[in-house]
Amino acid sequence: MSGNSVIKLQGVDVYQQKHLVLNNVNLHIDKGEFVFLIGQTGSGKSSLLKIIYGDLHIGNGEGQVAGFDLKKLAERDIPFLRRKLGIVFQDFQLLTDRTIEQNLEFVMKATGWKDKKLISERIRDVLEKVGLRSKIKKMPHELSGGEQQRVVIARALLNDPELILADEPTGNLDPDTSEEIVTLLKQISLSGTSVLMASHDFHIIRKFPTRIIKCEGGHVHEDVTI
Ligand SMILES: Nc1ncnc2c1ncn2[C@@H]1O[C@H](COP(=O)(O)OP(=O)(O)OP(=O)(O)O)[C@@H](O)[C@H]1O
Repeated sequence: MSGNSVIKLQGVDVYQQKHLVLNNVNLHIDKGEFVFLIGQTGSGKSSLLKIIYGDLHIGNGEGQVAGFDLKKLAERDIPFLRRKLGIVFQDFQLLTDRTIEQNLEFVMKATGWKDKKLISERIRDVLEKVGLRSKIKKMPHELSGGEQQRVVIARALLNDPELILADEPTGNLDPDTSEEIVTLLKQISLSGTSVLMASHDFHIIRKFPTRIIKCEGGHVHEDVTI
């Protein structure tokens, strides 16, 4: 993979079951890039993200993500690929029966962290990054929707990912909170982590001018304007 690419897909066909959703996909995303992914409902955005995080296998074509060759990706490699990725989806998926700290600790232990001191430091570090250090002992229900989404972003940052995949991360949020979340993702990209964010929210997309890719008619179009 060329030194600066985090995602490189060449001639990839994306199938859901036997249905060809996207045909001959070519996509490059560089280190530190912030990119929007748009397209109508059913156009294939989630399927494309699934290819990138190893939830769907590539048919034809070649693909590399964070140094992993998607063609050679075996079941046992997937957890290692996922550790290079931060995944931020619309439904916040925090565990409701434990504090923010315990939510983050749970993920760290599941991804192989053992040293208590390092775990504690890393949790404080990522919460600081998303501006929620003071909420560490709170339960998820004591946080607003925007704050919960920030915790999900903090959780995605725990393993210092090369790429954040965000599927409609502002879908449940009001316009001001949505802007705050995208501002945060933009800042994260400036520190070197690429961000690919699927969105239907044209207000947000116009507010943050950046590269836009679009799923349409079974194809992925790079560099579209809206
Ligand atoms: N598990 C599945 N099995 C079969 N077909 C599927 C499956 N998931 C999605 N599809 C089909 O693949 C196509 C693309 O769906 P996908 O979810 O990728 O679209 P999308 O652009 O993410 O839509 P949305 O904006 O509504 O989330 C649709 O025609 C959908 O019906």
